[in-house]
This record gives sequence, C-alpha cells and structure tokens, in this order.
Amino acid sequence: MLYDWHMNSISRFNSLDEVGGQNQASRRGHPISRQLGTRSLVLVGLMGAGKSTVGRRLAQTLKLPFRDADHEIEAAAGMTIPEIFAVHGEDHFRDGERRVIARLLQEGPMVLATGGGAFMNEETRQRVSECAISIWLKADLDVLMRRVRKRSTRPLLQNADPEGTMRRLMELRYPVYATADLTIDSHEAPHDRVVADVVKALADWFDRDKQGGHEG
Ligand SMILES: Nc1ncnc2c1ncn2[C@@H]1O[C@H](COP(=O)(O)OP(=O)(O)O)[C@@H](O)[C@H]1O
Ligand SMILES: O=C(O)C1=C[C@@H](OP(=O)(O)O)[C@@H](O)[C@H](O)C1
Ligand SMILES: [Mg+2]
Repeated sequence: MLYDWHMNSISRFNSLDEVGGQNQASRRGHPISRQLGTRSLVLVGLMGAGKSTVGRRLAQTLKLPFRDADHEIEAAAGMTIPEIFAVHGEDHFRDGERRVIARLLQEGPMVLATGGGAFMNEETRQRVSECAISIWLKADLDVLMRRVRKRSTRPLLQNADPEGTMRRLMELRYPVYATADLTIDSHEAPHDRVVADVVKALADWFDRDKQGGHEG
C-alpha cells in the first residue's frame, strides 16, 4: 500500500478541527442536526446528481461539517481521481473509496458526499445503514448530462459515448440507490431549492421516527 487511506494526516487534522464544529452544532445547531446524534447524512446518486455541491450547501444550512469522499481519496493518495484510475486502475480506487468512507462514517455527524459508485459496494451500504441516513439525489438523464459536460474529471465518462455509459449506469445502479432511506429529486432548480427539499424530507423522516416508523 503506497498510502494509508485510514489515517492521512491532513484528514486527521481536519477531523480534530471539526470536533469543535460538532460541539457548536449540538449547542445551537439546526433542529435536524440535533436529532442526528452521531449519524451522518450520506448523499448517493449518479455523477452530476449534485452530491458534492448540494451536499456542501446542505452542511452549511445544518451547521454540520462537510466531507467529500472523492476529495478525501485524492488527499490520501496525493493524486487526482483521473490519475488514480490511470495509474492504479478502478479496483484500487474502489478499495480506497470503501476504506475512506468507513473512516468518515466513524467521525459523524457530518454531511458526506460520496462518489457515484460508492454505494454499489455492499460493505459500504451496510456501514451507511448502521451509521447514517442515506439520501439518493435523483435527476433525469438530460439534466445529468448537461451537468457532467461542464468538467472532464470523471474517468468513467471519458469515452466516445458518455450518454450511453450514463444510461447503463442508471440501469445498474438505480435499483441499489433506491434502497437509500430518502429519495430527493435533484431537478433543474437552484441548489438551495434542492437543499430545502432535503431538509423538509429529513424533518418528515424524524417525525415518522418519533412515531416509531423506522424500527426494525
Ligand atoms: N440543483 C442544481 N442546480 C444547478 N446546478 C447544479 C445543481 N446540482 C448540481 N449542479 C451542477 O452540476 C455539476 C455537478 O454537480 P456535483 O455536485 O459535482 O455532482 P456530483 O457530486 O453528484 O457528481 C456542478 O457544476 C454543479 O454546480
Ligand atoms: O460514478 C462513479 O463511479 C464515479 C463518480 C465520481 O464522483 P461523482 O459522482 O461525485 O461525480 C468519482 O467518484 C469517480 O469518477 C467515479
Ligand atoms: Mg461529487
């Protein structure tokens, strides 16, 4: 192993830094954050769904720390995601992704944006179900394609038919994303509109929770 996915020093330093943030959140934070306890909010969904950008704004709204698993992997590896794919291959990336998410889930509460493939890993799904509330950000194909065209940082889409790839990923992944606790339409509206929809869905979730709706 060239680097330690669990304990890179930058992430440890950040997490210590953010313990103060957590304490603050629990003292005078958003009602949703207070009900989370140590559980995190984990955003899942396809590339372009808005996990990273909506996630960051959601964390600001809830006064929670924000982490992006892709950024943590890049920091641990000292390489960008395209470089990791090119040099070590996708399997190596997936291995790092699983380890990094396992570590982050122990540092909750936080808003955690995952990369689009992370939730396909059964071990990760199990950990998420134990330590977090999962939220599927769902968007139509044409919306996703418009959004991902803005950047060429996604190795899976660097081919002759990115739309075909996205369709295949939809078929493969949607049944799995559908097992997330909540599904939110990440439609064409300002990011903050989607944030508001997530907050509303979480408030309803906790109301149902109080009535014993999520047992078992
Ligand atoms: N609700 C939205 N409104 C406008 N642009 C959005 C929205 N959600 C995402 N985007 C844009 O789409 C692109 C991809 O979003 P990102 O958060 O990186 O997606 P993901 O992390 O799910 O791949 C970014 O340029 C982002 O600003
Ligand atoms: O869907 C995927 O398998 C991937 C999604 C990417 O993250 P975003 O979903 O944030 O684009 C990134 O993890 C990597 O390029 C692989
Ligand atoms: Mg992202």
